[in-house]
Amino acid sequence: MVSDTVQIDRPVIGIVGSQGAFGRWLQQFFSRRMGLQVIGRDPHGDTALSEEALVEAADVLIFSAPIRITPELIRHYVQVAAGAERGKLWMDLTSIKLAPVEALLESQAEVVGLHPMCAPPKISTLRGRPLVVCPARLDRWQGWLQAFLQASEAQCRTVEPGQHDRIMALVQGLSHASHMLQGAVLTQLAPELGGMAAISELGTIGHALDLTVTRRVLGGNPDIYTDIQFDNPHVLEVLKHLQRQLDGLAEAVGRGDDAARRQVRKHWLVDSARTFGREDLQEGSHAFERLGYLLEDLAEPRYLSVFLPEDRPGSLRALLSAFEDCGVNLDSIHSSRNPEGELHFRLGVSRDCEADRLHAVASAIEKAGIGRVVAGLVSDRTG
Ligand SMILES: NC(=O)c1ccc[n+]([C@@H]2O[C@H](COP(=O)([O-])OP(=O)(O)OC[C@H]3O[C@@H](n4cnc5c(N)ncnc54)[C@H](O)[C@@H]3O)[C@@H](O)[C@H]2O)c1
Ligand SMILES: O=C(O)C(=O)C[C@]1(C(=O)O)C=C[C@@H](O)C=C1
Repeated sequence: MVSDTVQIDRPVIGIVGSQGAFGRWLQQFFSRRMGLQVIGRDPHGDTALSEEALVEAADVLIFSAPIRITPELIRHYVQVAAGAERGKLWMDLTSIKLAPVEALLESQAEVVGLHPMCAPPKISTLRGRPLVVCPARLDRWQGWLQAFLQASEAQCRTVEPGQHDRIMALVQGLSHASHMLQGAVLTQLAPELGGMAAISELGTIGHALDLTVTRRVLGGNPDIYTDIQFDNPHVLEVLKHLQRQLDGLAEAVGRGDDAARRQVRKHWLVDSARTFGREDLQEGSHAFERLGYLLEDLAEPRYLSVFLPEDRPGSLRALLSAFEDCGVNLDSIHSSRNPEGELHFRLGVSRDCEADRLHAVASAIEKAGIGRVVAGLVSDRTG
């Protein structure tokens, strides 16, 4: 018998792990975007509600806790709830899906597993990001779930939990491991060559892109990257493949003869290229070049980054007029976000534009109330 107190139209949202990165993002999302009451619990900083009180009060309970403890934590909450979860919706955000979803199914709640394919974004929705959805036991909550997924603005992809984990071993396990290994090799070899700065000065686009991912991984939450390697049961097999390929390549290069060169060319280039096909390779190559131009634009030292407070037609034209009025020629224009997630336009100007002139444009923009100059003038790289 489902309790009459369960609210499906305007549910109270409960977050287990409310003080974590995604827990905090979810609080904002549900309260600001969906106008719902959000409660939570976290041993680090949110213990006002007991586990029992949280389970009792939440119509939708979301587990957003460290990967390695999540299946056991869910089972613990099943014990705590002792049937009070019947008729409610329980879900999780874990980067691994089979074990948490199996644990959720031990409850009597309706169950859906989720996995956003990004860190909590700086914007208020998951706009455009893939979101894996594993519907496991859904009935009365189906409609609300659809409304929530729509409000998230994510690109939802329905996948079986086991299939998710196998794919993630390649999407995450392989990519994270490759970049962790690159980080370790650079740590060992870069110092004798003058350090990372000396190396990156001579960098290719490929090096810059790899280094961007490596720094993201190394600068992120080490628990997430460790847990994905250890707790996704398919990652070890992928690591063994990676090791075999690397050993084979090193062995061939070590042999160094013409036969070894032919082998490397055939096995690691020509044969693998067939996996992608000509069109896909061309598209990848084009994407690489576009990213190269983007990196080049972003590294140019003379630019203004401007936040336009008025989101209305014509505000960009007014901004461009300020450059025209001051006789400053533009080299590039990009809409981008600063590290805090604020949207701005970044306008690169030619290197021969004197600093005084750029200052004049900046003052004109601010004086006319067109926008707020958030970076530029000095050659910081935050824009
Ligand atoms: N951050 C990401 O990039 C990302 C992306 C997609 C999915 N996820 C998933 O989201 C979940 C949370 O990740 P995060 O980045 O917010 O991690 P986090 O480490 O920032 O947050 C986890 C929170 O759980 C809390 N916690 C620990 N033990 C708990 C317990 N017994 N009861 C309640 N809370 C407890 C911690 O104190 C912490 O505040 C993970 O399952 C992760 O796989 C994270
Ligand atoms: O830093 C990012 O934006 C990420 O994409 C984080 C990342 C990842 O690197 O795979 C980390 C764990 C999550 O499961 C999903 C995404």
